[in-house]
Amino acid sequence: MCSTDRELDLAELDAVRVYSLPMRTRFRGVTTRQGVLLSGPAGWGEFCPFEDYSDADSAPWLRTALESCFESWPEPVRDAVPVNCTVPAVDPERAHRIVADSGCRTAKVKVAEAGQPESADIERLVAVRAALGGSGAVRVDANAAWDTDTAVRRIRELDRAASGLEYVEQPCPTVPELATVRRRVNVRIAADESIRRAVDPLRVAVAEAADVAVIKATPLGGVRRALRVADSCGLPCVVSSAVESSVGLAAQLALAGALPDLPFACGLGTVALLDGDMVSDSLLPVNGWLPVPRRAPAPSPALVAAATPPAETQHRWLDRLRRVHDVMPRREADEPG
Ligand SMILES: O=C(O)CCC(=O)c1ccccc1C(=O)O
Ligand SMILES: [Mg+2]
Repeated sequence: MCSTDRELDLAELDAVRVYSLPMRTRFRGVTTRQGVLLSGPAGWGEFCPFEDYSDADSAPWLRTALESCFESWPEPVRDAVPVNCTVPAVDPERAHRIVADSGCRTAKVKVAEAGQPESADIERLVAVRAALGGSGAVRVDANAAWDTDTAVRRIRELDRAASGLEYVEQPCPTVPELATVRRRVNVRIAADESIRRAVDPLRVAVAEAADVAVIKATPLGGVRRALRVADSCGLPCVVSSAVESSVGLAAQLALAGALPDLPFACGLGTVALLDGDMVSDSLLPVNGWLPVPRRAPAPSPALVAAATPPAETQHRWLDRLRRVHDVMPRREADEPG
């Protein structure tokens, strides 16, 4: 039986450090990334559910951190993974610079940002294609913003603007909507939110709603659990980050390293979205590749000290950690899905 399957006392942890890092650009409405770094006998882990996640939603995030602290990760089958650069809903000049500076051959572009005109997405995609050249791949992420008719129309327009899209991530909220859009366009559909928060990720493949599954170790409860989701969903998988520091990102890279097949670049170039990091040797892509680590890198005490938030924020996170631990199902058999 593995450690996270038995009653786990937070007192077994060697260190608990709350951090707060600014983001370079607002992303998913987030301007500051916060979380807790935990240290256990097997190494460091990171607990960093977004602010708006409930305690129950956050339980798998804690399980991921505890897997990193108390267990080893599965054997990798590769020692490096190709990654995309992530382009937030920024202006075309900024988008061009992010892609050109990244060294990545794949760009993922956020589209359908609330409050922006449709032309902003077109201009961003034209700039990204110009920065990438003809041989790179461009994918977009609509984060469930569209209804099916809007999705079909926008996907065709964006596919033209980008001179070809590799795939569109989560164009609509629901699985049946994804299936409808998928039948009507010639661009691959990737499911993200439909897998991340779904009780039954299998449903996506069964409904023929997607060509690609975006999987994230952090919200799925760890590397081993995410591997099982990947195996059971029966779709090609892309591993994508939850915008962790390099400590938490290591688990995502362990997942990408252990997947039997990895046909697309992964969304793991996201330390670049943070203004700072918790380790001195950041997991930033070099020429579009990231290494597969065997354990999470240890945080630098100086960087931890510099990123420590005011006492009130620390207490809020320590309370959250304790509450989430209290609602975390003790055994897998107790969990839904
Ligand atoms: O996939 C990437 O390139 C970066 C990760 C990313 O976009 C993301 C990060 C945190 C939360 C949601 C998402 C998302 O894919 O929607
Ligand atoms: Mg997404």
